[in-house]
Amino acid sequence: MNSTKKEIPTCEVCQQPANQTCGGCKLVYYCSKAHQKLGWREGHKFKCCAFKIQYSDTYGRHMVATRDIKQGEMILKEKPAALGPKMTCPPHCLGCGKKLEPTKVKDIYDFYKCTSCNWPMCGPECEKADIHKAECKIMTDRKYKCNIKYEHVDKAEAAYCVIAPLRVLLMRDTNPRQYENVLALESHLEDRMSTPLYIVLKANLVTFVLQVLGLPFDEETILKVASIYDTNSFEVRSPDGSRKLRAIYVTASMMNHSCTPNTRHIIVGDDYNLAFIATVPIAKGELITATYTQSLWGTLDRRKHLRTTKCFDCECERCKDPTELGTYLGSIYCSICNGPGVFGTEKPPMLVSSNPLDEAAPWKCEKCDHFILSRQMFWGNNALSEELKKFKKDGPNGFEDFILKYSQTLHPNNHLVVQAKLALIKIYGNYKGYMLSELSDHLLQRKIDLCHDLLELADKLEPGWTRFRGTLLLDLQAALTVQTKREFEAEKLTKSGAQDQLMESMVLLQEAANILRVEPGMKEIIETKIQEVAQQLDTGDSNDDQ
Ligand SMILES: C[S@@+](CC[C@H](N)C(=O)[O-])C[C@H]1O[C@@H](n2cnc3c(N)ncnc32)[C@H](O)[C@@H]1O
Repeated sequence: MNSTKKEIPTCEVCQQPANQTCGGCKLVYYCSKAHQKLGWREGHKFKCCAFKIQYSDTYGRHMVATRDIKQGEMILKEKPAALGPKMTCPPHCLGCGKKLEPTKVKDIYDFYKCTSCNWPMCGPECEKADIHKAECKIMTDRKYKCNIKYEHVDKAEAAYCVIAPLRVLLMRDTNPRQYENVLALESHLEDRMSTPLYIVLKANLVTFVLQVLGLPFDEETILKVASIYDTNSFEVRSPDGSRKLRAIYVTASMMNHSCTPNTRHIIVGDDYNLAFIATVPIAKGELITATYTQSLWGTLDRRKHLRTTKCFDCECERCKDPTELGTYLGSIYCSICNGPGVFGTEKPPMLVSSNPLDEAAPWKCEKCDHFILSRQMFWGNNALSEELKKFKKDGPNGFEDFILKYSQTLHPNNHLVVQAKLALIKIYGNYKGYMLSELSDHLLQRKIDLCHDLLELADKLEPGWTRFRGTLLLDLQAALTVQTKREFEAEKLTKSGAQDQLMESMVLLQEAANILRVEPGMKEIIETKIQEVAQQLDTGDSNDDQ
């Protein structure tokens, strides 16, 4: 299987190989101008460009659907306008972006270095990469030599913070139009200027550009570019995961945030093209949104993250709702109402924020007068988060004990419990000693229950065709298939009963296929799984090791 295999695009009209894209949506290909015109008349004009950019005082520029968009539809596909390493990262090749391994020369381990500017690189080929040319020339002309030395492969190097902004600045000469497009993006420079990070950037990035490289920019422009990166960039990975970079996409940057977004993004192919997929049907006139944070974090954490990294206060429906759309993701049980002996009422009263849009607001019981201060909530969350981090990821015991230990304190949907449940779903069925075939019937049922719990939560917080739902469906389907086989062999199920259950498993798999087939490398994996289940349905046989 080759997950990075490039598909040759074909013309929308004649299906022959094609190399021209529609200038509007850039999503469909044509072999010629004539076929582009024909395709437009034959109906592409009704499908092209599903969005427009509007402005509002609340959101700034944002995307709005210009027509009804179907679930699963690709809304936008875009090339990066700028690409560079993260601010601080272990040595990565400035040519291909790969994380570097040292080589041993005369008993000393070090990275291969660019023969001109001395930055660590893969080898001579990458030295010549287009993306490295302009920065290498300017550093070489100024006789600057990078001095990163190998210490250990994971040592994060702060020196990388200059590269991504420098690449944008150099675009002023190499690609002025693109430079203007990037500079027109939101920066929030004023908000960031007094933060510790920007005080450091003033000292190293600005000094590097002005004094070391002697480039004709002012301090504000240099910091603005860094700030544009922080406000708009996406973390992107190559399909095999060996390259992790930051990229700016001019059009995708217009997409605003929601804590219950209606799109998800994927990286397509080797050139870090970014595509957005509608996770739910989007009606004409609706806002098209993405998430800038983690959907499974509670409101306190999400809003704090958005304020610090993106400089705004989210006021979406979910953020305003003390119950987080009825999930109680941030909540704990009221210790007074649920004191010893009374625990186990139908819907135990919870502590919810008295004003979710104010992080300092106390958390109050839904039923009695009991409340706790928000800082107590922060401390509690931090302490339990630290406790979770200590558990070994290769075994379930720590996570199971955590859920049990706090079952009288934390709501089953509390984000900390959800983290533990996610870890358990990964362990059961995938880790040595816990492969599906090795799980006891009890643990197999546990995995199935956990998948159902989180699917229910996903429906409320990240509805529709999300990657989260897709992977949960795959986990659930695999466990259900094994369970069916065991029940059939133990004669708890008749052959037709087993086939009914396998059919249900197939339905889950088909939905996972609809969601995940666009993800890098997933199409082949899912097709193999579908064939396996189809075969089992034919023969009434089942494989315990999937
Ligand atoms: C990637 S940009 C999105 C485009 C931006 N609105 C613009 O005009 O350039 C991110 C910035 O948009 C604004 N923004 C995005 N989502 C928002 C939301 N839900 N509420 C308020 N502001 C939002 C914030 O200023 C944020 O830092």
